Amino acid sequence: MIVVEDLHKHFGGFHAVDGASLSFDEGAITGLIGPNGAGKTTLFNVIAGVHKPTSGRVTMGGEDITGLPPHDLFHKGVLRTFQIAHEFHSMSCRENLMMVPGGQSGERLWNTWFGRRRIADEERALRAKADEVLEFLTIEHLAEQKAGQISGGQKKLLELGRTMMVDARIVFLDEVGAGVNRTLLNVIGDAILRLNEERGYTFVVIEHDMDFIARLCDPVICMAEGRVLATGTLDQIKANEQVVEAYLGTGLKNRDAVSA
Ligand SMILES: Nc1ncnc2c1ncn2[C@@H]1O[C@H](COP(=O)(O)OP(=O)(O)OP(=O)(O)O)[C@@H](O)[C@H]1O
Repeated sequence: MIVVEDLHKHFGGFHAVDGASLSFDEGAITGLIGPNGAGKTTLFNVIAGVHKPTSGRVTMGGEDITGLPPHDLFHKGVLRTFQIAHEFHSMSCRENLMMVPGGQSGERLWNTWFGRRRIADEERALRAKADEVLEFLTIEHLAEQKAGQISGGQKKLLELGRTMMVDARIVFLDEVGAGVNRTLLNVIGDAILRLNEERGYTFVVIEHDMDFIARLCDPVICMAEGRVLATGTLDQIKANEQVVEAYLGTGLKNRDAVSA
């Protein structure tokens, strides 16, 4: 569904993404792994419109989406999770979710004069949707809590919840497991699997936790030095000598991750 062709992203003379070609299949949960500095986040950011590519092409269902800004991609159902911005910390979890869908009637002056009833109806529908999302993610008890007061793992769930407020087609998740305890990581994993199976979401997941990748992802793509090194099942990737070498080159921490 998303095809990336010979993508480059240079920061000055540094080639963070250096000729990456890969594709993400519709309906799959694809894992993107690779040693620190491999260019995974930069690749995400180029696809998601945060950075303009130096060169290369990104298409979705045959349509050229190279360099489109995040809000255009958002309307096409391409979403990347972001940390809850600081200014939203004092809002409740429910309000954070209700903020997501743009273009409500209440945003237009004409409607604030003439469409009060419609605004009230939309608010009610949004609130119901937000509550449904909180329940799906098993954090309905946090509806009234300020987003700044919930735990790091609960914030990750809320970030995932924001993608459920709109009709997402493909969701990019960058290290949702970082700093999250095992129990909550399982809840996040369950939510991703259910969204994939029940609602047809396609996911691309950057993650260093190999248990998490093993549970969710097929296929797995391994990047190193800005390029794709190997694609396959996690077992195939782990057995790939080039992959092992790439991890070895970056030290023990990563070697343990890939051979675990
Ligand atoms: N805005 C930037 N300006 C300059 N260099 C950058 C910028 N963003 C990323 N880089 C560099 O590009 C390289 C790739 O970084 P990136 O964050 O994409 O790697 P990664 O594979 O996601 O790594 P990690 O697993 O550690 O998060 C790194 O060497 C990084 O320092």
